[in-house]
Amino acid sequence: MSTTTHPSPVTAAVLGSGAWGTTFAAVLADAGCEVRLWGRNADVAADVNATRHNSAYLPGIELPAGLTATTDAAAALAGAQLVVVAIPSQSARATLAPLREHLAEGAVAVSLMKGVELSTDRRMSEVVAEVWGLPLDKVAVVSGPNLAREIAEHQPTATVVSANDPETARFVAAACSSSYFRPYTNSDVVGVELCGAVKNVIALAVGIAQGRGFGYNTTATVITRGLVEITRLGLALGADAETFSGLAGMGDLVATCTSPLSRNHTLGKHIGQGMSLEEAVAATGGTAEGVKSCRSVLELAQKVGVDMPITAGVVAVLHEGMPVDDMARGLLARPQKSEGVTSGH
Ligand SMILES: NC(=O)c1ccc[n+]([C@@H]2O[C@H](COP(=O)([O-])OP(=O)(O)OC[C@H]3O[C@@H](n4cnc5c(N)ncnc54)[C@H](O)[C@@H]3O)[C@@H](O)[C@H]2O)c1
Ligand SMILES: O=P(O)(O)OC[C@H](O)CO
Repeated sequence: MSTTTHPSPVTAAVLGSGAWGTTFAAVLADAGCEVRLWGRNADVAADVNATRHNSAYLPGIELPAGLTATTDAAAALAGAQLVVVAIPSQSARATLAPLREHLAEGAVAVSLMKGVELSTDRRMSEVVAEVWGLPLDKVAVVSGPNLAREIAEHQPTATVVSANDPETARFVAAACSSSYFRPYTNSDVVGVELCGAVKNVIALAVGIAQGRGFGYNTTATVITRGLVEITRLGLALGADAETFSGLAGMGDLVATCTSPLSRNHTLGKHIGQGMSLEEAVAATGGTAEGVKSCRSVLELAQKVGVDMPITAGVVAVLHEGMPVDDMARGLLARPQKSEGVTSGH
């Protein structure tokens, strides 16, 4: 597929040279930006610069020109108009804080992270704004059915760019729009971020069910009731109902709950097949955000009085030693109720 060129090249820094950071850096470069990819791993940076590959995270993918890698955060951030963050959520605060002094005046920050911070229950755009002292108007999030490998292969994909300020959302969307990557804008940052974080927890639940040997009925049940949980939490926190049926909501939920490329889904499957959490994390290799975020999501839900039985089940199985069969039994034994989102618990 051919690529499009931005009329006046935007200078972008992408922080995190794993699967999604590298892929999004490639999207930005294909969209015409001048991109610097920062990571702490010198071997990855050397690989990207010398071979145009990130063999550790995206084997076999050729990266575009217009993308250079560095381990020097100051060099990556110098003059960057767009600063994209793609590191694991629970590492964000500690990693980003010392980089604040290198941020260019007026820079727009973008979180690609799909998690909720443990101990504060903050969404990642809140963490980024807080540690960098940015107004929320200057922080956007990108979330949708975005499995990195498929996008790195230029498979047609859409996403949501969300920001409080429509101008910020439009700026980010223009910077990452290419022939294979189509961003839609939206102003529901709360809803978009919650969708991204909680779908990982639901994907763990689906994986657990499939690993246990349950079929499509169970999968569809968990996805559908999972969406109800996500929606209830989002509405309680002020999100727009429409977001949950969109790309960041239903779209990402379906992609993550059904794809073998999803680390959360795969990790859940290992658990359902009988592995311990430690074994499953080791076997999955990458960042399965739901493993930690299930706890902060549940805590957030408890704060606002929203019942999230699937999320509670995932927390119990992963962190409290509940057997998988007890999770299934417990979910089905709850009192009868009507189906709707607004029908209570
Ligand atoms: N992979 C995907 O398909 C995908 C898609 C959408 C969103 N996301 C989200 O993007 C975020 C990053 O995921 P990923 O897939 O790139 O993960 P990854 O495991 O592929 O890469 C994480 C990167 O962060 C680095 N890292 C880890 N801890 C760090 C620290 N303390 N300081 C600096 N760097 C650190 C690692 O070295 C690695 O380069 C997650 O929140 C994930 O949910 C991932
Ligand atoms: O591999 P996962 O489970 O982190 O999912 C990746 C993306 O978030 C899918 O949109």
